[in-house]
Amino acid sequence: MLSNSDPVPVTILSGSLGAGKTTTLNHVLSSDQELDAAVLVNDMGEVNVDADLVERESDLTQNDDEIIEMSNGCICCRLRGDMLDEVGRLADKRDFEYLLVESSGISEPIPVAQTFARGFEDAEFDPTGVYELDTMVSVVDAHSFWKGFDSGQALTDDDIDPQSDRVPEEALMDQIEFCDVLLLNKCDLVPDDELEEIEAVLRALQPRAKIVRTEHGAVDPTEILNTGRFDFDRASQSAGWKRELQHGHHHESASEEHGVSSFVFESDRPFHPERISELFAGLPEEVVRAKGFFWSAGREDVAMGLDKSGQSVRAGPKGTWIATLPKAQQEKYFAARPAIKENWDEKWGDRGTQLVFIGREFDQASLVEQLEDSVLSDAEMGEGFEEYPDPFGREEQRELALADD
Ligand SMILES: Nc1nc2c(ncn2[C@@H]2O[C@H](COP(=O)(O)OP(=O)(O)OP(=O)(O)O)[C@@H](O)[C@H]2O)c(=O)[nH]1
Repeated sequence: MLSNSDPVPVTILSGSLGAGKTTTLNHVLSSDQELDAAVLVNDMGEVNVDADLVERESDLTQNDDEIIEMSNGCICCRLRGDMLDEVGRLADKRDFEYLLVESSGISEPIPVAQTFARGFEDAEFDPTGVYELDTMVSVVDAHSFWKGFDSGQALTDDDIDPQSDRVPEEALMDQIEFCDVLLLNKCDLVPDDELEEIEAVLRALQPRAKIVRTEHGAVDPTEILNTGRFDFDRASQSAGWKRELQHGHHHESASEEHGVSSFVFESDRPFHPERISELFAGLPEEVVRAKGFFWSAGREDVAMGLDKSGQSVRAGPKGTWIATLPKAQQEKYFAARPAIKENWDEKWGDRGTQLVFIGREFDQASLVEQLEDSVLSDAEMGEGFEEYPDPFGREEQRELALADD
């Protein structure tokens, strides 16, 4: 038990798009151990799908835990000051023992760490003494590990031009080199001998970090909370830390960073189940990540989730429509997130679609058109769509397409 005057230990979760950060966060928050954690979830898009996922899956709202959403930018660049001001407000209440920060899949860990360790000039709140950077965690996707280094980019610090735009491979390197705990996730998808190879590479890149193999983010919370592993002096000596201090961080917009762009597709009508499952299964390779909720006509009982990360595309039952909950519970959600009530449909409640697509040089207009074509037409809305066949199944998300590498 931490006393009230001790600084709050901060754990920062990084990891490439779709590596399993949200899954890990959800696992930790729903663990049996009594954890008084506040959470800050950063999503690069204009809506915070990750915060939604955390809430819907771990019942955070109902437990009155603190959750801060930061969207439409990276906490490693544009939102640095805002992030500090938010955690400053949180600190005034001081009714939690740990702060867990999930950075967006394109955030770079070093500027986030510096913000907590040294403060930030544009912020009113000074974190020193109140918060203490405790553990930098990187979630690494074992299944897409080799693909992460695909572009043949330079992999050593010396070869990186600090003035140039940084590419995802470099962000991945920072995530690996600059961390205290490496969670090698998605181990269920990779044979043991390959895991050994990946671990050998990780150990060579980052001998100091503790490597923990995980499946579906199932990590013992004590491995990542209040570990005392972050070493400020050592971190300050690292090449990445110095480079960041010397050259600053000048990203204009998170969604344009690293040649990555994204858009959100929203609709308050359901998709035609067959049209949309076909579209999802055939999403182009340039779409490196897709996630969120959708409404599949005929499945008014459950929110469907879409998850594309790397070559894997999964879709199926994922969460709860607030419209299906008892009234009293609904009110709690409305109180926590007024936007839900504002967008409430008289007949369908919160049922609808909110999907984020993130890609590198992909044809957004064409994908939007295909998504629109997959939504029920006026005529179809008038029919009894409850009778549509359901390609997504009853149980849980399943693989629509998992290509061999
Ligand atoms: N097979 C398998 N799938 C996993 C595992 N961990 C996570 N996933 C799936 O991978 C997808 C991405 O997981 P998330 O936790 O959303 O990844 P993330 O790192 O938060 O993604 P971003 O916030 O978009 O960067 C989801 O479909 C998860 O269910 C795992 O260990 N094994």
